[in-house]
Amino acid sequence: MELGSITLTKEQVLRKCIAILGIRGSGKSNTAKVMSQELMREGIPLVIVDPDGEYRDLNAVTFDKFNVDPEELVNLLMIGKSLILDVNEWNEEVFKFLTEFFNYLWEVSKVYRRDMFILLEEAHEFIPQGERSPLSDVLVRIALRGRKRGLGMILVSQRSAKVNKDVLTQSEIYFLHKVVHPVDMKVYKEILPLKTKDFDKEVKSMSTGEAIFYKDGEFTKVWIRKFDEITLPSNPGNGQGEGVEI
Ligand SMILES: Nc1ncnc2c1ncn2[C@@H]1O[C@H](COP(=O)(O)OP(=O)(O)OP(=O)(O)O)[C@@H](O)[C@H]1O
Repeated sequence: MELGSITLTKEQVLRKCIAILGIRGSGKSNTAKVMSQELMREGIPLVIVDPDGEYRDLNAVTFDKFNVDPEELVNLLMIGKSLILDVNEWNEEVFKFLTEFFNYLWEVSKVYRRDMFILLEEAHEFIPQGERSPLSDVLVRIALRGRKRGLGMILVSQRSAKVNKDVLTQSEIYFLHKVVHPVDMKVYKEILPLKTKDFDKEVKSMSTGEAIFYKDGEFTKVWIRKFDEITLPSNPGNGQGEGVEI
């Protein structure tokens, strides 16, 4: 999966929890979209919970009405179709639908264990720190225990301090885009094991598309290509990428 200055293999990301953080306009959604597209190219379906309609240009089946049977949508995922749940209109019906959908996905995954990803855009809305709901309960369970069932999660948020701490601190891969506020900077410092002297300055001065990539105790600065710009041909199937190029 070629994402820009960094290349990851499918095996490096599958079944992991990946956090993409940063202020508005820092390039988070772009990073998430590039990654989603690459996963789809590799035959890994995603279900994208998209409150802002930002993912519609991905090749996925979009739903914005939720008078549908959640089981039917889970079945689509199980046969490899990616889904966008456009939850722009947030109400009881949507909440109920998402809760049923993810609970059913959790149950079905126990049997089928198909590799897939759940992408939560504005993750703090769905798994907030310090608040519980039937929806956040199932999503937190998926994030923390989904690995054995093939389930990975991608969290995107501009409010890192407001995302469920257990999930955020137990994520395995991070893309930390620009932040400026001390509250967000504090979260980054909790995530990263060691900081350089000029850490704050470096994080504040990152441009759109730049991020600190952190995985397995090592971090490095990367840039992510713009979504849908010309990329090297992907190589679906063999999954033998070059590893992390840093
Ligand atoms: N890697 C990149 N290279 C060039 N332009 C980029 C890159 N990433 C994002 N952009 C552009 O910057 C703008 C903001 O990007 P994006 O929507 O991804 O930011 P964001 O952090 O998700 O912001 P928001 O929280 O408002 O959704 C967009 O116009 C996008 O096309």
